[in-house]
Amino acid sequence: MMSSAPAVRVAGLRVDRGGKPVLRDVSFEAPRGSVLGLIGPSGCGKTTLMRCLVGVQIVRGGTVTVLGEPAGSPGLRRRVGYSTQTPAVYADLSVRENMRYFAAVLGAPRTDPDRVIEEVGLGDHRDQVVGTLSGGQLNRANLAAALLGGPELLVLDEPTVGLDPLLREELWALFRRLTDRGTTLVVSSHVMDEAVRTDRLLLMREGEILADGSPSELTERTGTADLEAAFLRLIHERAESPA
Ligand SMILES: Nc1ncnc2c1ncn2[C@@H]1O[C@H](COP(=O)(O)OP(=O)(O)OP(=O)(O)O)[C@@H](O)[C@H]1O
Repeated sequence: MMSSAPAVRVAGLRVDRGGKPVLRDVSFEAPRGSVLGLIGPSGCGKTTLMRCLVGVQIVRGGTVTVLGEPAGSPGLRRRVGYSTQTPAVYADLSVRENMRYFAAVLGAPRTDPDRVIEEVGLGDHRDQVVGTLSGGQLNRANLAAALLGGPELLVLDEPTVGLDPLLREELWALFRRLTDRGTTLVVSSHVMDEAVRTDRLLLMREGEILADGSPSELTERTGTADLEAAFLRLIHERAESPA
């Protein structure tokens, strides 16, 4: 049903936080079965935008439609997975106990805890107490919780922070398996070398989208050799001709 409709459609979104505008008239779409990257410097509004997608952010204006429903609708609860920068898993429970707990809360299948633990490569640590995991392992435990129930949209805030290149590679392979199954991912990062792996990128700065396109479109459009240079070119262009 409606499989050709975008997984996410945001139009004219405006958000204030602490009395200041942090998202200013943001509009974009994320096609189903793709990885959309949110890239931009710290404080540009990535987390705020993700909070809007999962429906936990008070918005000042605009619309956010997720899988055909307004963001935050009760019907979306099990269809959208969210992994925050701050781990949601309990430090005093093992990885498996955490997954069993969250699976029960979500009403996910009984086989899901073991499935997601394997998917994030934590099979050897399933009985380890979360408080004793390394930073990268903790990150993956948090991601595993977001995979419970097999959500159609996964919103992941900086999922690869603290991971070595090999684990990062494995995680991106997992993301690709998920998109191959039709899952849509929205992934934030402030490192440009991750950006090149996405299908589509939103380059953000100060609550605005500077550019929206595939990595190759963005480098072609700006006549630059890589995304870092493209981003800088776009910032300079904006400074020379402010809207
Ligand atoms: N609760 C809050 N009250 C006031 N201002 C806030 C609040 N939360 C965020 N902000 C401000 O909103 C802006 C956007 O923050 P946001 O967390 O969305 O940025 P970000 O791009 O995700 O940053 P990072 O990459 O550092 O996580 C920042 O200027 C931040 O200081």
